Amino acid sequence: MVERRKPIKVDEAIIRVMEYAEAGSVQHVPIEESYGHFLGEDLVADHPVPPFDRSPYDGFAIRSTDTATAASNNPVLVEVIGEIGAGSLFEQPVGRMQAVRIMTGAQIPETCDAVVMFESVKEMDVDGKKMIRVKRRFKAGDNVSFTGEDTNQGEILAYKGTSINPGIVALLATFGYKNVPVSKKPKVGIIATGSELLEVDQEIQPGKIRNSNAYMVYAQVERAGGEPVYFGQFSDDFETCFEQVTDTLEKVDILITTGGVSVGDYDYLPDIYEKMNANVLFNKVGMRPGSVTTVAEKEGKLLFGLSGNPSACYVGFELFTRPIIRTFLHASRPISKKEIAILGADFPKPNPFDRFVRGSLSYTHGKLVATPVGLDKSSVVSSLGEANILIVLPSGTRGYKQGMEVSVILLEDQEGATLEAVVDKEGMKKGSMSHG
Ligand SMILES: Nc1nc2c(c(=O)[nH]1)N[C@H]1C(S)=C(S)[C@@H](COP(=O)(O)OP(=O)(O)OC[C@H]3O[C@@H](n4cnc5c(N)ncnc54)[C@H](O)[C@@H]3O)O[C@H]1N2
Ligand code: MOO
Ligand SMILES: [Mg+2]
Repeated sequence: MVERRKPIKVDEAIIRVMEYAEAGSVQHVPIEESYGHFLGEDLVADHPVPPFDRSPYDGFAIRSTDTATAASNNPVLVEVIGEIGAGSLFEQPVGRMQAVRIMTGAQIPETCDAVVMFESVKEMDVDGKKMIRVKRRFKAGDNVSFTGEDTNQGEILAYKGTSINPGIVALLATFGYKNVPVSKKPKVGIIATGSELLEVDQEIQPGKIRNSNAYMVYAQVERAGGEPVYFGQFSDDFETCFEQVTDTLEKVDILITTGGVSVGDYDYLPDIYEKMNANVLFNKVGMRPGSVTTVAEKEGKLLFGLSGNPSACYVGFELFTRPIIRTFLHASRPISKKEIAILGADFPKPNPFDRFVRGSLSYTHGKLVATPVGLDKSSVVSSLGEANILIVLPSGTRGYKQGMEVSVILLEDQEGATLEAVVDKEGMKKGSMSHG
């Protein structure tokens, strides 16, 4: 008799997995290698930026009071007593009716309080002295870039767990991080199972297909911020797969297998979890694709039994594995962000299960439009290249019409969401749960 599995709701499955989510340790990498990592500590400004009042223009640093009577019909003459470029200081006192030639980025001399641009003055030589003619009044602070106007000392500029982008690299450099504290990337082991699988460089043979899932998942792990480690593909043989899974689990933080989780004669993952004495969190989720996604836990480590069907494997990873990787990386918003979009095409299939339709998000007249891509079958691989969202179509309808509002999961987003924002814990307790 075939085993009958009881499906649980997707949100319930996410909650069960997230109960085992743990943040990893922190390590240091040279700043040049920090892009693509995640901050291991809050990035706090330990000094104001800019650290001194500076000139935003090439011009003359003046004392604004000297221009109190200046007007186009009453220009004032100010003597230029020296000059400084960025990086130099002008340390002599600047007295009444005196100015200093100053370049962009140079510190404003102590008694000056405004800058007049080259273009706004006439330079002249009067009795061998360099003078400028100023034809309008300046107020204290005019054309001054003030200490701390960019950021004040003590401000948190990016939180722990933030993905390091080029802008964050600029901040890290500003605050002197030659070595950057980053979240250690979880080692995510990948094993593909299936006697039908060819290596990627093998010719097509009768009854066989190339193993695409392992490489797809490898890239998904990288996109999520983890460190993928591929342990190879194995035929559907219980002993081989059992040994591989148990050996590999020792070497990684998280283990992903693809294939062999359903109820077929050669689907050995359920028996492997049993023999390992692993705690199976669920083995059936009320969703399409990916209903067979199975997650088990052994001594705190999670084993993701993703489906063999490529689209199901893809969706299972994004819903359940990605948040675990993000939590390991210290993200405070580890779940993929959801947005509301307009459905770009009819989706006429009735929905007994919640569907996660691969789609592409575009902007049309200021609105987000979510259009399904390719064939909506769990076994297809061809739709995945174009997908940058999963369109969430809750169960219990006779289909969806173009123009309806739907919620979409953003696959390329870095902002993320908290578990609380995405799943309805209260609603689930009452037994009525919704998506979106
Ligand atoms: N009697 C039932 N049969 C099936 C059920 C069910 O509930 N009752 N569930 C179906 C669903 S839904 C799915 S999804 C699949 C899941 O199958 P498995 O996870 O056990 O995966 P396999 O049997 O190993 O393979 C399924 C399919 O995927 C292809 N595959 C496997 N590995 C790869 C890979 N690395 N790269 C590309 N393609 C791969 C494989 O050739 C099969 O075509 O079970 C249904 N059956
Ligand atoms: O898990 Mo299967 O993908 O629902 O089709
Ligand atoms: Mg199977």
